[in-house]
Amino acid sequence: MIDIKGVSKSFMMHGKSLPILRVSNWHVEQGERLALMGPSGSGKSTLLHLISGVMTPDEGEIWVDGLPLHTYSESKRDRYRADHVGYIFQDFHLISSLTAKQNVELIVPQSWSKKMMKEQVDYWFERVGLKDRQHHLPSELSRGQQQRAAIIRAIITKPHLILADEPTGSLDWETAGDIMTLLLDICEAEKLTLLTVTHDLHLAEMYPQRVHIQDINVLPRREAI
Ligand SMILES: Nc1ncnc2c1ncn2[C@@H]1O[C@H](COP(=O)(O)OP(=O)(O)OP(=O)(O)O)[C@@H](O)[C@H]1O
Repeated sequence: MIDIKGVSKSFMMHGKSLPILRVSNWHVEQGERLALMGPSGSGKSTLLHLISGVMTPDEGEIWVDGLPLHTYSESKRDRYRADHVGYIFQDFHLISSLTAKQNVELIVPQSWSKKMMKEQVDYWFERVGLKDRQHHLPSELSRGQQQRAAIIRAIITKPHLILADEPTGSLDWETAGDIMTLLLDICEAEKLTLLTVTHDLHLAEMYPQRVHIQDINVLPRREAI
């Protein structure tokens, strides 16, 4: 599902190129559910950005679902992201002026019929326990409820790959556990590949697989600049 070969990524800082990430060879199987751990500034989010096509590597190859992402133009990467990747953020990224349901409907392809849209939206709001909150604005939802809506938005189109960057980082521990369980259960049931960045060792232990960024990034640790 994910194949990374000879990838490196640097950022320009004060006119100097600073190496952040170097991955010789890393492979993730379709359907794996994997927690990515590591200290602050060690390149976890950068790795997710490369896999989602938000960033491009300086060199090397990134293959996702058999697609050579490293060869793609920006517009082709945008298309790839819309079709293949669901992204879940720490701070939800819901549009504040739209209801939970409208936030979800916004990303549904125009090719979906009204009937299919309604069936899917109803199914998923029920599935995540948010049926009664569809018409609420994000500000009228708890943080856990906002993340449930964001999870629907990430998975309703059934992308093969779900990338979650600290999805529970702004939640209390009990809600964090509930949200992680929900995410893991959905990805298992739908056979989606899940790659989650988390600092929380207890939450990481819920995952069938765990990887430390320093096991794949061969550069020495760098603190956040
Ligand atoms: N666009 C950018 N320009 C310059 N430096 C950047 C940029 N993005 C990230 N960095 C730097 O790259 C390093 C890795 O950042 P990254 O966000 O990938 O780390 P992380 O492991 O996700 O950290 P955290 O756990 O704190 O979120 C950091 O030192 C960061 O400051």
